[in-house]
Amino acid sequence: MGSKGRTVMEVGADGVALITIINPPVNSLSLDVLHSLKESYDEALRRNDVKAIVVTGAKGKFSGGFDITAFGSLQGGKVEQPKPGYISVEIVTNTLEAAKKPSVAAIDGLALGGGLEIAMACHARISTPTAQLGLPELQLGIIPGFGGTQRLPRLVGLAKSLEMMLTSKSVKGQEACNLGLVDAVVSPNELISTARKWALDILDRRKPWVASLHKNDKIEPLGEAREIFKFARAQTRKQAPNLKHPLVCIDVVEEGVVSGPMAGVWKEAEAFQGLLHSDTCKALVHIFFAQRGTSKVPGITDKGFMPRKVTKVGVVGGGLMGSGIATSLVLSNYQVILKEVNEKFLEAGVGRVKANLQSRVKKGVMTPEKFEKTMTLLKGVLDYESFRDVDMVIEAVIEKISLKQEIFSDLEKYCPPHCILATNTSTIDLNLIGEKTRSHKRIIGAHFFSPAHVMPLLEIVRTQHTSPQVIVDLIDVGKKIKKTPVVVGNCTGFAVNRMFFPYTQAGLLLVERGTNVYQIDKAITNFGMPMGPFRLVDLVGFGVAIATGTQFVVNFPERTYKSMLIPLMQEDKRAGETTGKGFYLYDDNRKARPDPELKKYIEKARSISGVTADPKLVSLPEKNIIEMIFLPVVNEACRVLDEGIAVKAADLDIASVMGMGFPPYRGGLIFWADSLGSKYIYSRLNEWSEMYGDFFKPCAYLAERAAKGIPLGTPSAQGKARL
Ligand SMILES: C[C@H](O)CC(=O)SCCNC(=O)CCNC(=O)[C@H](O)C(C)(C)COP(=O)(O)OP(=O)(O)OC[C@H]1O[C@@H](n2cnc3c(N)ncnc32)[C@H](O)[C@@H]1OP(=O)(O)O
Repeated sequence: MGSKGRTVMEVGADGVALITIINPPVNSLSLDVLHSLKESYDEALRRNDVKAIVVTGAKGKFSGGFDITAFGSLQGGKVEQPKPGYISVEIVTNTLEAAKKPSVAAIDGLALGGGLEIAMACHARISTPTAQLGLPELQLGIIPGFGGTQRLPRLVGLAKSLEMMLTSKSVKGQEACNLGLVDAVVSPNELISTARKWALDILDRRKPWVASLHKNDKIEPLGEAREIFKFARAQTRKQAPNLKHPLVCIDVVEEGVVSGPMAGVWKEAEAFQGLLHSDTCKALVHIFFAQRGTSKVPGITDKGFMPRKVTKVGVVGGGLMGSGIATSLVLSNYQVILKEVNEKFLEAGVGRVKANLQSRVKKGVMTPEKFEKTMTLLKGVLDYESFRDVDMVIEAVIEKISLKQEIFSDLEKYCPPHCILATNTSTIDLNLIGEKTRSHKRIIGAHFFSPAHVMPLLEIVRTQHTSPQVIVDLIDVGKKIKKTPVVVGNCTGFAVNRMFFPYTQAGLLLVERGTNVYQIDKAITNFGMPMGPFRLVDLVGFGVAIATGTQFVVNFPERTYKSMLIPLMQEDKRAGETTGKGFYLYDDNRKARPDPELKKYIEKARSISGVTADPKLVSLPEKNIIEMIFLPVVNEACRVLDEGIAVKAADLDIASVMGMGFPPYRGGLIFWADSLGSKYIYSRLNEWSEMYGDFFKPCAYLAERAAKGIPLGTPSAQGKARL
């Protein structure tokens, strides 16, 4: 492997050595950078013309932390691992912090993870107001490993440091200064000169020479500290019951408080090594790269198309989805024309956008001035006259083909020829929607998830006609409104709804054969989903569930489990959370509790299906519940891959995490499935299909992978994209 990153050192006439970290795009700390940093320091300490040191990062970024691309080879033993403590003790503590010449970190842009840890080992820190400082390591399944668990508490106190590490949230320059994490905030063009002067001031004792690791004034007294640890552990157990590394982080911080900072640094080094090889870390690192990989679409984004500028967007329909989409857009400074059919609906739609924004003001994440300014970006209309200069339209009306066809004909008449015509349909074939137009090239799906201004996923649906330029444009808008765009092909349910359709179906099959509704939901939430299939149907509403179900019965009759349970309940005016009862009963605070009455509907549905309770399924262990619910989901995901609806398995991992709340620490659906193995999954599904029918029948892709022993996520030898 060639050299990955370096530092350069320049010694000024003032006697200050400026060490710059260079490793684009984020100046991450590869082993090469760290070795080079040590060499630069050694040289600076040796040279008589150097009095003090300033450390900074090239091109306005201090450092984005340890090089995440190196995790894989470290985990796989492909590169020699530095011995434990080499970086945190030898380099960071003994070379940087213990240096006989003072050093100051000059921070602009990012100082995250290892980046901030290097900065904290300097004797002072100067930052710009926009710099972002934080220790987000827990998001990757590890803990800070270059002394961060010890130095951050000593700079900002235990309570704040634990909060920063456990939530992985960074702070900006001014807040960092108020907390004591940085010593001064200056503008970018004064950054280096201020840092140089500061370093010389330390040398001359005009400013304090502080070794963060031995600072004692910010750490709370032991009694208080114990309370803080107790509280943090309780919170962590509650919020992330399946995760060990946050508790390890708390243990390591505590070790430093109880046994002294060097004991803490050593414990940190040991724990870091262990966690680096954990399944959680591997899964979360996979998610990190998979998320950044979704906007790299072979044959589309590698063809040199530049996204066109989109300024004004028309949104047709101000219902729940339309108003959520409009909210997302205005929040990112797009001008929005919201169209409704009459005054009453328009007022309601605009009102919903307003309420979405106001709730941000209430939470303190938006100022009242910004609220007023954002609202001016929204204009409500009743006709298409103002659509004459829009760059993009997103249609978000009810799922009725004839209505959508009519709207698209109108859009073709009013919108300029360059305008992108997007639909937010979640089920209808895009070719049908555009059937009455001659605009197939610019028709695309922009499938948002409810609530649209909150959920992070945007499914971008292309047909065989959609032009690459339009796809590139929508990916760009998606990123600007802070969504993760996943590009998929056109089919019933697209990627997310299609692969998760069997989620509810499997639940219904099990319940008709005797498994308890609430035990299923509990097993699935214990697995890490935000809610089980039945709580989810209640939330979505039975109307929508039946409508989507019908689509699947029509399109995939051979593998759709036909249960009457939901329609029977709906007949009795139990249609989910909005009606106060569904599979659960809801109180005024929307809190769900089990309903013993459910039995009678289940019995009725069972007799219609002609099945009886199966003793094995009545007392199904949690592990089996999880597999019987998720392996059919995996099976459908395999079909989605095989048909080329999704470009790559990692896209489905992201779609499952961001669209359905699949636990990211399991790496997403396919990554998790591969931890079980294609052979195992195939044999389980096969066994169940013999016992319970074709709903479980493993698809050809799965059969082939199992026979050859190939993981499900490995790309096919020859790409089988159908587009
Ligand atoms: C021992 C230590 O304690 C351990 C550590 O330091 S672990 C690392 C801690 N650091 C982090 O977790 C930061 C991770 N990175 C991020 O959160 C974000 O990338 C960021 C805030 C730095 C930048 O975000 P943004 O501007 O949206 O750009 P983003 O697309 O995410 O990243 C740009 C590129 O940098 C890469 N990158 C970002 N951080 C990286 C890192 N630490 N190592 C290697 N590559 C990194 C991304 O993969 C991406 O590459 P690509 O262009 O080839 O896809």
